[in-house]
Amino acid sequence: MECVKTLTTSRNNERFHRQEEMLAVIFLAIILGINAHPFDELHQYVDEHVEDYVQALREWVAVESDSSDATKRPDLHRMMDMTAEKLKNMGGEVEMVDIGSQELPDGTTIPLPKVVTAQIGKDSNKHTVCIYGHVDVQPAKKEDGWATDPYNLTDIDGKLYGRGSSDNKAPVLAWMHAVEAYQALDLDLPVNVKFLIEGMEETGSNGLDTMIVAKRDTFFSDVDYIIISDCGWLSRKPALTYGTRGNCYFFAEVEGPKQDLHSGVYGGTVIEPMTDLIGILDSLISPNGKILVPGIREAVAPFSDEEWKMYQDIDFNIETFKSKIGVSQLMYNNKVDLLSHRWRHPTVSIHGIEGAFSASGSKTVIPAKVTGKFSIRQVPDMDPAMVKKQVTDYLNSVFGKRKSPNKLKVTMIIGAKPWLADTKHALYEAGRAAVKRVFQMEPDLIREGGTIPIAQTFQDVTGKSIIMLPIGGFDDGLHSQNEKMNRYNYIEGTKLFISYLHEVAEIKE
Ligand SMILES: C[C@H](N)C(=O)N[C@@H](Cc1c[nH]cn1)C(=O)O
Ligand SMILES: [Zn+2]
Ligand SMILES: [Zn+2]
Repeated sequence: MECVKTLTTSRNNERFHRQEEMLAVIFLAIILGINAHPFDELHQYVDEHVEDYVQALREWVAVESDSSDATKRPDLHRMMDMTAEKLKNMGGEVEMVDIGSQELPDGTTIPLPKVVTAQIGKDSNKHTVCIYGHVDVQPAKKEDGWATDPYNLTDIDGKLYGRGSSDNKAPVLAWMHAVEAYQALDLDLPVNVKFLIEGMEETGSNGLDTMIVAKRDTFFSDVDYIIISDCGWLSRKPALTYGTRGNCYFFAEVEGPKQDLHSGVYGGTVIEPMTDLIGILDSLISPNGKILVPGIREAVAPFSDEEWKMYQDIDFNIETFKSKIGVSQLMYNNKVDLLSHRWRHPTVSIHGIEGAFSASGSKTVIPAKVTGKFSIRQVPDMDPAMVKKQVTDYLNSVFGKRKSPNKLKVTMIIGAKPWLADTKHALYEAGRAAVKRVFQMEPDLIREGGTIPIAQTFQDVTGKSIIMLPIGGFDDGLHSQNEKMNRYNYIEGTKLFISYLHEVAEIKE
């Protein structure tokens, strides 16, 4: 009897639990039904507008918005106007912020391109993100070795070739298109979106830090997170980026005779500025990549075991990397050394010599004044002010030992800090979720060897957390000949941004 009673009770319990489970499932389904995010509609909208997006990129790439060339400044101003116009058409509250002027090496001044800020949505119950990007580009000429006109976007096998296509015009447009997709489908934007688009990034973000300080308590007061998409993946796998190197860019000017001289008539009698310059440039770095400026290597943050493990776990093919850039040998042969020297160790690069004879032919000249241009990509815990002093003192001492009558002037024209984020922040969890939804895989967690001059200032001045969410391909050729953006990255990247806005809205903070 007792046994039958126990059996009945246990069956009742079982039924009760099953009913409870079913109710939970129905409840969940209702919740999901109400809150389900319409990704499919949004993604379909993106797929239906691919040609419009490519056309928008074509119009932007056609503008030669080279921030390093003062003669192109009218184009750069036009580019900023076009950016503002696009944001206005999206219903944004747009401001074109005057950030003053720039002094050129000859002492003249020209206006800096205005910074475009915009606000879309002002719901105090939502998070607010600020999308930062730039629409200026590096110089490009067809005769540099481009296969196509750099300012005429050319589609070859799904690769959209053009200067600034990947760095950074397509990613900026992709963010705008992501917001537009929500608007076009009459869907509530999951977060308020602000844009801050500048036109001097490629030359060190001149004037932007002052503007950020000035706008800390206005434009930035309600910003929760800053998102930057100005870099690429490491491989074919999507990535989240948590650090950039800084950059200290130097001019070393050596001045000798009052004018250029005939090398036959004067060679052997004068101490040539070019010989002095090559001598001091050669003293910066050894052939195997060791920086010779005292104090630089000592300032680098130690490489932890945890970091070593992270780098070791990254999927990275050295042979693909070599063939992409067309070299037979690299500075290091193993993945960890290679990645760490790309991302978290400093390096010296010599970029060019102004005043040198560089045309074709064989002019027999002794240039009277030459300016060597080099930069040091720096990393935590290096400090640009300290690097400036270390480099200037060192070059003056090396030059002094030459006992040359020529004059050396060393100036640091850019001092951009490195940036490092906390990958444990919810922004990175949101990034993982968005990548998984769009690409069905886990992203790589990577650093970037290049520099976002303003990134650390954003973090220091506003106190906000930053994520870099790249959509560029690993082989886009930024700053190089034949820069391109894959259609795939541009379009799937737009979907990634749509998803990311949703994921950020879910952050509980
Ligand atoms: C990474 C970004 N797309 C980029 O190319 N940044 C430039 C910024 C810079 C640094 N010094 C001068 N400009 C770069 O890393 O070269
Ligand atoms: Zn860039
Ligand atoms: Zn760039």
